[in-house]
Amino acid sequence: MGVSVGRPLCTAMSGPVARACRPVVLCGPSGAGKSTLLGRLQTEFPGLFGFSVSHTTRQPRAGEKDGVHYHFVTREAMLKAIEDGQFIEHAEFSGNLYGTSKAEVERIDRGGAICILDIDVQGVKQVKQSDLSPHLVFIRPPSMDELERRLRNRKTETEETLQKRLAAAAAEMEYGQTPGNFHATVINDELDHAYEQLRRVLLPIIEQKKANGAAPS
Ligand SMILES: Nc1ncnc2c1ncn2[C@@H]1O[C@H](COP(=O)(O)OP(=O)(O)OP(=O)(O)O)[C@@H](O)[C@H]1O
Repeated sequence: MGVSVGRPLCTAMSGPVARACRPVVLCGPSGAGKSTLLGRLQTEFPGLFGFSVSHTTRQPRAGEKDGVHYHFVTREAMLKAIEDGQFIEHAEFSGNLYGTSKAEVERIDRGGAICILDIDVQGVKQVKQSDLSPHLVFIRPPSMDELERRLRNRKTETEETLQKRLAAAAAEMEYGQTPGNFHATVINDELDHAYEQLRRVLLPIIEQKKANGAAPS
């Protein structure tokens, strides 16, 4: 399925301030730099973007806080919520479930921010089937060797989880580089340069949001 074009970037909702902007999806292999780039966006535009906090059944890493980095839930609770239709997308990765709840996206919309989703290719395929109509950005590492080097340097993975991430990355790179699957691609080579590319891609959405009267703090 190709990407949709031509939909307004933001549309008015009820109330004087609330505006629903098309969510932005950042997708790319593990270690591509999605969190790093997101952090920069949030530093430059405080309050303008609302980061959609995913649910996951994986264990928290050191320093990760429930409700901030993820909503950490049991597999049983997550499967039940998926069955009840509470998720826009969900995926299984490395033996753990991940997903974006409808409530999370609605929460961000209500707060007046542009919703950003950090999801994998399985999730992208699902949001394309939903009525979310997000702006899809693929974050690509400069090479598989560099991806591996960054993941190793991050020191968050065991050899086993690292290998799983690298194995998944090959298929994700192929999907990400297939013409028509994303609206834009950012190659995360040098960080400042990559951020500049991302900024340029998002600028029309940022400008529109500001013109419509977003509610950043
Ligand atoms: N342009 C860059 N140059 C060098 N290192 C980078 C660059 N971008 C990100 N990194 C580093 O690479 C590692 C992976 O980045 P990050 O955690 O942002 O990836 P991610 O796509 O969010 O991964 P995951 O999907 O596993 O959460 C981090 O240690 C980060 O500091």
